[in-house]
Amino acid sequence: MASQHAHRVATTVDAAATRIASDLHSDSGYGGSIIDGEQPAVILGNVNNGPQSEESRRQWASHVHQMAYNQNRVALGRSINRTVETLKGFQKMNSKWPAHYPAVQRPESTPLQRTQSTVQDSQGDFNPQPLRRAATTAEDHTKPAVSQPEEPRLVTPKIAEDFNVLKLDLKLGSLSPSELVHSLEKSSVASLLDGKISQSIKHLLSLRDRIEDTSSKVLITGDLNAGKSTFCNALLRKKVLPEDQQPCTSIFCEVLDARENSNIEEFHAIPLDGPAYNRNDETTYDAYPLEKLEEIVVENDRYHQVKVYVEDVRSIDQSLLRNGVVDIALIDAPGLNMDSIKTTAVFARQEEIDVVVFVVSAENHFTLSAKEFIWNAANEKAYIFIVVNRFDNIRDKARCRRMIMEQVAHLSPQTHADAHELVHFVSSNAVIEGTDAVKIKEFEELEQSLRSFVLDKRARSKLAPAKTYLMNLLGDLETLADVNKNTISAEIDRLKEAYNKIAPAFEKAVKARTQVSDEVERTIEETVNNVCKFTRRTVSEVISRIDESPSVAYEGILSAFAYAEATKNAMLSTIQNSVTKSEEHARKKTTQGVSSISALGLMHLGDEYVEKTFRADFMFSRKRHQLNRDIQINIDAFDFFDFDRQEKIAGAGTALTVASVAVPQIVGIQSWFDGVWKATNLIGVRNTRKLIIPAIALAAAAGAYFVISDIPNAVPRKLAKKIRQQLAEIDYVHVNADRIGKETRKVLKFPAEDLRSGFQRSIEKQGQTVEETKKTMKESEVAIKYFGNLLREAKAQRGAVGTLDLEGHSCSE
Ligand SMILES: Nc1nc2c(ncn2[C@@H]2O[C@H](COP(=O)(O)OP(=O)(O)OP(=O)(O)O)[C@@H](O)[C@H]2O)c(=O)[nH]1
Repeated sequence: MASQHAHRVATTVDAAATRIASDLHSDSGYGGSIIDGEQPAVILGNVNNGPQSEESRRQWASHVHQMAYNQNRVALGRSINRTVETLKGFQKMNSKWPAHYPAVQRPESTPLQRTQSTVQDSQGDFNPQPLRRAATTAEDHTKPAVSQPEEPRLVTPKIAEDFNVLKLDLKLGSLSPSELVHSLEKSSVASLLDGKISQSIKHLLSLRDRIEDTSSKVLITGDLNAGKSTFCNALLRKKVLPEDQQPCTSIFCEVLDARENSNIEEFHAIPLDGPAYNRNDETTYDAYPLEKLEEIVVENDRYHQVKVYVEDVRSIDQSLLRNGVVDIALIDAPGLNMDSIKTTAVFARQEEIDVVVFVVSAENHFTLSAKEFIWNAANEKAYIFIVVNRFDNIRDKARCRRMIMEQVAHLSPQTHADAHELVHFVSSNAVIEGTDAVKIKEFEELEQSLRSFVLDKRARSKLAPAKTYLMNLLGDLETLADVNKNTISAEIDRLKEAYNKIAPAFEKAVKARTQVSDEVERTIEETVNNVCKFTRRTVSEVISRIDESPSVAYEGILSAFAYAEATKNAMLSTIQNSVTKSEEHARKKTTQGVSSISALGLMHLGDEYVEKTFRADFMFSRKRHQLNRDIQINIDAFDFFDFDRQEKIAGAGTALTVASVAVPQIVGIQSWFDGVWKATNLIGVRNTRKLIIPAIALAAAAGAYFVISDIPNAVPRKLAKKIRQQLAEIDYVHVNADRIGKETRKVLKFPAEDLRSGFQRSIEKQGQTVEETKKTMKESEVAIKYFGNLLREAKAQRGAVGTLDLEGHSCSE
């Protein structure tokens, strides 16, 4: 694979040359950060010369490879930055407008019912139900169906299954995720989605950190005394690590650029069982000068690892340690034996180890330990880089190559397939001396291959996960945006349709309220007027005719007083009855009034009007009207004689007049004779005796008879007069008319108030619905615009990331 890659790189060299050359003008070093707008560039030496020899061609290819890696890294970093921004925007939107989440549609599903439900009342007016934004899921089975158009199948099971990164992890009881999405409130789904987006942002940032991190670790392991330390030193072009003919490396030695240690060359020895190494915390290590390295590395029982900081003597385009595209830390491991093999295997498995370089001695070939290690490592890291060292000591080099390649084929077929790049025969000890040009060339080829290999591994271990994740995430965003766009579009149509119904209905209701209120007022006024009028007329008429048809039988002079008493009571009772009749009339009229108000309520408010039970018999029940209590009619002697009328009718003479004047109080016939006698005394006895006595006697007798016989007529008349007078004094007719009218008005006010508040509620509700619909429409317009943009953005980003060829060039830059 690496050789294919190298070949591809080589063939694209010429095409890339022009681009590289232009990049060179803009930067002086490899790599750089991936902040938007920054261009990656490489230093390639004498570009104008072009790739002449095989060596310069390889070098050229290596540079192109690095540049391609860097461009992909930058492009991915930009995409990550943009996607993070997009996700943050989506999160913000989701908090204001809970997004629809695609769920698996069930076959028996009813179409989505989301917004408006209207109920037509008896008048054909619409009583809109409160408008609400629908469930977050793109389908909703729980809501009642209203005559809505068939909902387009926005989300198919396929889409829901395709959901990848933003798939909500819903596990609750026996409910399937899709069922659970249905059972959740839209806000709950929105907050789940919000959490998912946050997780994605976090993951993207960690991916960005990973691809931005230029440090790479190469573990150099192999058999005892194979020349690992010498190989390391050769890579550094500097004798840093101790070399010896006998096994000398007892602990892991990590070689890093001194710039990472404030440019100080020294080594940090990490104690056994000590805390984790932290360069900035001196308590986690012991610092020594480089001269002491051999002493510590060869034999020690205090430390398990050393970090060696060295100054790189090579230029930036040659250096392995501080290249910029990948800064490689070399880790020289102790030689493999039965004791160290496990430790080294564990070390090699660490995530930060990008590449394992296995050094084998050309003289000894692969030992058992080596085979075991390579076998395992090849399985885990897929490829390992094999350095066959001490090749200078081999006489029959071709045979040695053949034998070793056979072993490699057996141990790691993948490595063998790419042997041209991954298996190198070198003599490390000759590199620092720098005398043998052939050996140096061989080693430089190894170095370029190693760098390419590290880049390949990094593209696979760092860039590829970022690309895959971005592709999945952007794909999910595309789906979500598309689903939401379609859902909102359908929703806007429904909202418009609903608004066109409820807005006129609302206007109508507002007008109807005024009309109905006037009508109710008129009903009340008419009823009250009618009741008052009726009362006045009825009671007045009864009072004025109270003496016309006496109902009490007169049983003679001896029971005249009882007759008067009974007549009085009968009269009062008749009047009382006229009032009761008026009340009864008022009840009837009030019942009619209540009914017509209720009818108005039912007509305009329908079910919303709550009709209360009206009990007419409760009217006038509290203060029962008692006329006897209101007026005091005392019967006296005058009540029996109606002199005015008797005079007129009988033309009674002086004696009678005198008698009536002179006798202030005549009680019964006995007293009347006394009066006559007294009158006689006044006129004079002599004259009386002569002239008047017979006349008086006659007149008195006639008058007495007349008066006595007139008692049955006089009593009703006198009592009626008295009663009328008293009733007039207390304004009886008006008071009663007023009382009955007031009670009628009071009772009618209840249904009127119910109707008024019913109207108020209904109008408020309708007004609220209209406002909410308008608001939701506005929000929907904003949302549809947002999701349209999101869809475009996600598509564009996905397209850009999709064109990134991590095996070769970045096409997007
Ligand atoms: N002829 C020859 N000798 C070499 C070569 N590389 C290393 N040596 C010698 O081999 C011996 C062992 O080298 P080291 O680098 O210490 O070997 P090592 O694998 O690090 O040893 P341990 O870590 O102790 O297992 C030294 O004497 C080196 O000089 C080489 O390419 N050719």
